[in-house]
Amino acid sequence: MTKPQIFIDGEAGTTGLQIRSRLAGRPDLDLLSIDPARRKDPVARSELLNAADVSILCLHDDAAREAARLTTNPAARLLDASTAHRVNPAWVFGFPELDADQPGRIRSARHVANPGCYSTGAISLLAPLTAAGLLPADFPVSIQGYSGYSGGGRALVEAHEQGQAHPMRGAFLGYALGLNHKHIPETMRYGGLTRTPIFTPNVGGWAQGMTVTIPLHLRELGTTPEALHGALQQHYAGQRYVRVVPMNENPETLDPQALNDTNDLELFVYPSADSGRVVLAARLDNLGKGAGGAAVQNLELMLGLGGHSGAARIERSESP
Ligand SMILES: NC(=O)C1=CN([C@@H]2O[C@H](COP(=O)(O)OP(=O)(O)OC[C@H]3O[C@@H](n4cnc5c(N)ncnc54)[C@H](OP(=O)(O)O)[C@@H]3O)[C@@H](O)[C@H]2O)C=CC1
Ligand SMILES: CC(=O)N[C@@H](CCC(=O)OP(=O)(O)O)C(=O)O
Repeated sequence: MTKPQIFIDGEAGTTGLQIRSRLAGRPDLDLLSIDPARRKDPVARSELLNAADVSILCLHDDAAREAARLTTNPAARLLDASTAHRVNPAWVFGFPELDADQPGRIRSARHVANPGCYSTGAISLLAPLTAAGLLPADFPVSIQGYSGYSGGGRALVEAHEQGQAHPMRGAFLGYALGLNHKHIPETMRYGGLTRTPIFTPNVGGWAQGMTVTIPLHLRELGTTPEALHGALQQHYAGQRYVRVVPMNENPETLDPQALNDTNDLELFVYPSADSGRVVLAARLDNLGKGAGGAAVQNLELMLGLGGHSGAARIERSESP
């Protein structure tokens, strides 16, 4: 039986390397590789993009758009990790847990656009609450993100690990303070918001792992922490990669690195003692459920491969 052929365009980058690690040793897939000397050559890329069953685009937006233009074979499918196609109606949004029909849409799509790392956290919290009518679409929402430096890609990784200069290098930096971060469009579209949220991302001196928080005043909403938690629990019941943590198990401190190398996403509701306020929180690996793990999860859906337990994880070589 012929195996599906997979090409990772951008395989030398942060996300590309992650996906290679997650797919390494899979007997059911055939990984096509580009000649490293020609990895940015449109002719060499085009040959592989049109030969592969699925190409995973681990590229910056312009190169991802170019890859889509280069892929002219109607049988060749694309799974894009970049921001380029996330709100493009011709592409299916790659968050399988969005609703009950989303896995089927991804399975039959020719073009799938993965969510971003921060937006995976924000959408996973917002979408069930707006869909349940607990959070009005025009409610003034603010979102904070806290990411490890691998979120900034190869240049920021090298800046941290090899001491090179970079404007985003530092122990802890707020950024995107023009309040116009690239994840806002997909967060609104798939989180069910009509009012632009205030999104303030922050990046710190740890390599990978992130949290996303959304504080809410509940009196204005006329709801309770229990109702919000219940809606999240109901939405994600039975999901393999998303866990709504019971409120009595909330950790006292939220370590962004706790889910590194997994494809897991944990959601929390932290209530105030008087139940008048909550902080909703999401925790994930930006390179896992935020990028590479999500890509493997979607690839398996696109190819109808269900039986690879834990395939979206990276096996740690050292003992825990
Ligand atoms: N890092 C993260 O946490 C996440 C990243 N993403 C998205 O994934 C995509 C890749 O990000 P990331 O892996 O971090 O970025 P990197 O910069 O680490 O990797 C991008 C890779 O693409 C290569 N490249 C550049 N231009 C071309 C071209 N024309 N043809 C082929 N290859 C090219 C780069 O080579 P060179 O370095 O030599 O220029 C590099 O190896 C981005 O769109 C990003 O937004 C999504 C979710 C999370
Ligand atoms: C720390 C850092 O720079 N993070 C990136 C987001 C990570 C990423 O590349 O996100 P996508 O999922 O949208 O591709 C940023 O804020 O632009």
